[in-house]
Amino acid sequence: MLRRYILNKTNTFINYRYASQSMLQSTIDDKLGIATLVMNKPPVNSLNLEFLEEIKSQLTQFKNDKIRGMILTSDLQKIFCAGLDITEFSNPNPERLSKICTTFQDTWLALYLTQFPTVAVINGHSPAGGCLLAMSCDYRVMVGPNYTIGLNETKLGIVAPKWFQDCMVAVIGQRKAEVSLTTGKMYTTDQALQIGLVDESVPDVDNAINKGIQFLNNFQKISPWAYKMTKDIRRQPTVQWLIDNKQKDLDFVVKSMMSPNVQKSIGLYLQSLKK
Ligand SMILES: CCCCCC/C=C\CC(=O)SCCNC(=O)CCNC(=O)[C@H](O)C(C)(C)COP(=O)(O)OP(=O)(O)OC[C@H]1O[C@@H](n2cnc3c(N)ncnc32)[C@H](O)[C@@H]1OP(=O)(O)O
Repeated sequence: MLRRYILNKTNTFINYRYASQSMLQSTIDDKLGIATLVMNKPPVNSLNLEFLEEIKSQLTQFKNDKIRGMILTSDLQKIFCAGLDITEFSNPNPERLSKICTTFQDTWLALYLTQFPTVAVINGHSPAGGCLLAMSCDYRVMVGPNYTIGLNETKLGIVAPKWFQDCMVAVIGQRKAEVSLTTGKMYTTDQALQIGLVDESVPDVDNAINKGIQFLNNFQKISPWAYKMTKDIRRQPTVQWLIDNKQKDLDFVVKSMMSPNVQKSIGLYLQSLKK
């Protein structure tokens, strides 16, 4: 449905792939220079290794396409992205787990540092890694009122890495982030708007896409160089920490995921999802 809407809305498309063959659909409106990246991995757009690799590679492709802006959204009913694939954390193969973590680090770096402005059109629930993807964009428009967003890792008995946490601090500030992270709180659209986790709340996805395009149009009169330098200065401390501590970050995640206590929590959480 969303794909049809975007096709009607925009003019010429390149690099278009069909949903049946791909977990990601990317379209570029040549006239506006705006790309739309639509996640389509039923049932909940959970981020496993292969999906993360596709997202990372598409972001690199957009860099080469020299687009002017990007909208990230979902083609699924009610779900933006359910975060990392939790089944990958249950009795994981350490090698594959390391690959997932490294790929997620790299995908995040690519998204957080894009040389073009980005908007998350959050048209469904967005827990954990889904919230991180949204927070990494330059602007967030969320469809309301019935969806939720937040970093709920503590509810799974796991720890959001420092770069997840710092990304949230950059969006909502130290105090609100601390309460939000420690309690693993999921916010409704209205609550998210109130604490600044999202920038706008709209009743439907058509409005959300329009708001996203409006935001991106602000950059028509801004030098791309000035935009990118300013964004880099703002985001550099969070990014630099990860670049300097990639292995340490990875070791912590893998070690903690493999511990019996965390495995027990993840098992219980997965069971609760099935119920
Ligand atoms: C360097 C790397 C750092 C790693 C460290 C950070 C660690 C973790 C970050 C994360 O992202 S952990 C993921 C946390 N995600 C969640 O807690 C989301 C849990 N899911 C939900 O709350 C709900 O499913 C939903 C997204 C709100 C959707 O609800 P709905 O009622 O529409 O659908 P369900 O029936 O609950 O789910 C359908 C189907 O999908 C399975 N599923 C849901 N979420 C995930 C997931 N994240 N990974 C894998 N599978 C998921 C769910 O179990 C159902 O499966 P079936 O019962 O149909 O088999």
